[in-house]
Amino acid sequence: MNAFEIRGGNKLSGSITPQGAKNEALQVLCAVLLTDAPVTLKNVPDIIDVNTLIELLEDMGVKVSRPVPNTVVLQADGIDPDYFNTHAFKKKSGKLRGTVMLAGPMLARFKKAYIPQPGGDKIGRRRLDTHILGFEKMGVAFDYDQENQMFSLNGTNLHGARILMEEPSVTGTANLLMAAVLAEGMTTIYNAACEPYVQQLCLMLNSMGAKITGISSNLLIVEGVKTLGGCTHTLLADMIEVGSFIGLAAMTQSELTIKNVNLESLGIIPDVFKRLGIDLSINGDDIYVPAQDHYRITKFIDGSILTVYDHPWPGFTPDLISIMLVVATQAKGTVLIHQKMFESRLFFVDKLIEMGAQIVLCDPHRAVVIGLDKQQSLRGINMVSPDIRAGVALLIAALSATGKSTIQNIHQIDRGYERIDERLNALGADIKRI
Ligand SMILES: CC(=O)N[C@H]1[C@@H](OP(=O)(O)OP(=O)(O)OC[C@H]2O[C@@H](n3ccc(=O)[nH]c3=O)[C@H](O)[C@@H]2O)O[C@H](CO)[C@@H](O)[C@@H]1O
Ligand SMILES: C=C(OP(=O)(O)O)C(=O)O
Repeated sequence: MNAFEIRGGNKLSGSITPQGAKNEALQVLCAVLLTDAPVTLKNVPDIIDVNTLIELLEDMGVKVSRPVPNTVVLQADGIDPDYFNTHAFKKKSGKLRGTVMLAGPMLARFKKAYIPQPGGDKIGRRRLDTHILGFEKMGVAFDYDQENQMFSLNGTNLHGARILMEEPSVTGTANLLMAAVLAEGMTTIYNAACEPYVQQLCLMLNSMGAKITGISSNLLIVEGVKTLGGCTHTLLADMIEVGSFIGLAAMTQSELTIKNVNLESLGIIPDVFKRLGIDLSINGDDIYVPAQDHYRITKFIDGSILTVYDHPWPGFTPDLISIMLVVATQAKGTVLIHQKMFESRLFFVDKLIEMGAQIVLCDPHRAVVIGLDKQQSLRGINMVSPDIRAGVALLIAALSATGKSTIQNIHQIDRGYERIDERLNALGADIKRI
């Protein structure tokens, strides 16, 4: 059952609540290694990447229980640090990106760590230099085994340090923070990523007894403490799901209410959808998207063609660029979509072109989309999901298209979206898992 069969053209309606955030879950799950006390995480999404990380934590000795759906209690009081140097660890950790963030807490608590080649989306080069160079500043010695693509890290001399990251890497910031909270002395992390999920990690660590200031800025100041205790932490709504649902409503001319979106943490996401002409309104913590027959892409104030591009927070997240691109295919007007961070994330547009979309792929980073203005529907085809967000973009395209589409390799979608077929079918979609 690794494919979706979709009959497109249905208008959807109703309310949908976003799952807890995938990328926050991966950070806060790694943070449980920082204490031997129980940590309760609420609103944890039931998705492949998160479940694989939880399994991996269990494999290394963390006690795990799930008292109610989407709540996980974890206690890292019996860790086997040598498990990290095993083939089993290497194999499982290679299944997702988030495992890279086990290194920071391992260094902090056990003074050694291993980072095998992490998995996750194959969307371009995803180097780890920001992580490793930051650890090095904190006194960590490292060795890179080219043949096995494995970093071995020795944190015997771990200490606080002044770190200026060469780019605001999200997982890099999380990793350095988690090493710093238990390192002796002060650590400053400048040019830190400051997106809501990093802020959430900081708040969680502080509730465990850490001393972090500068939260939500790009200068984090950490005063190391000796030990951390347990806590209860609730994850934010997944902002990428929120954006995916806005895009889905626009493409399928559906009226949808997206509930409990944590509006404050969405940054400019709603405004960027409005730039594409999508009418949405805010009602408390819900976003209401009316059924729209047409939406018109705005221009820049000087009349030039709109560009939608990604940028580290508080800029627009790269994880919604594929969704913006698909939504633009049925808008009125033209937009340049510029995926700056990742060089292999736009190739899925071939499939959209095959479905009838008007797109010129200028180079691996840029595509010009000339919207069809709903004059002509996309047509259903067979396709393969190359990565998590392109997969959902193709799913949205298929739901708007006439006829039947098949999407293979939906494992990619299930990595990050909880029961997406069931949840969308409840709104009127026709998606079968085959
Ligand atoms: C598990 C997890 O949380 N994954 C997210 C995390 O990945 P991850 O933490 O791996 O991504 P990074 O923030 O390290 O960087 C992503 C890519 O962008 C490049 N880069 C980054 C910053 C910058 O100013 N300029 C630049 O070009 C990097 O070289 C890298 O190729 O953050 C990415 C960027 O928001 C998201 O797409 C991923 O979904
Ligand atoms: C790129 C993503 O995930 P990962 O970093 O886990 O591959 C994503 O969530 O869009």
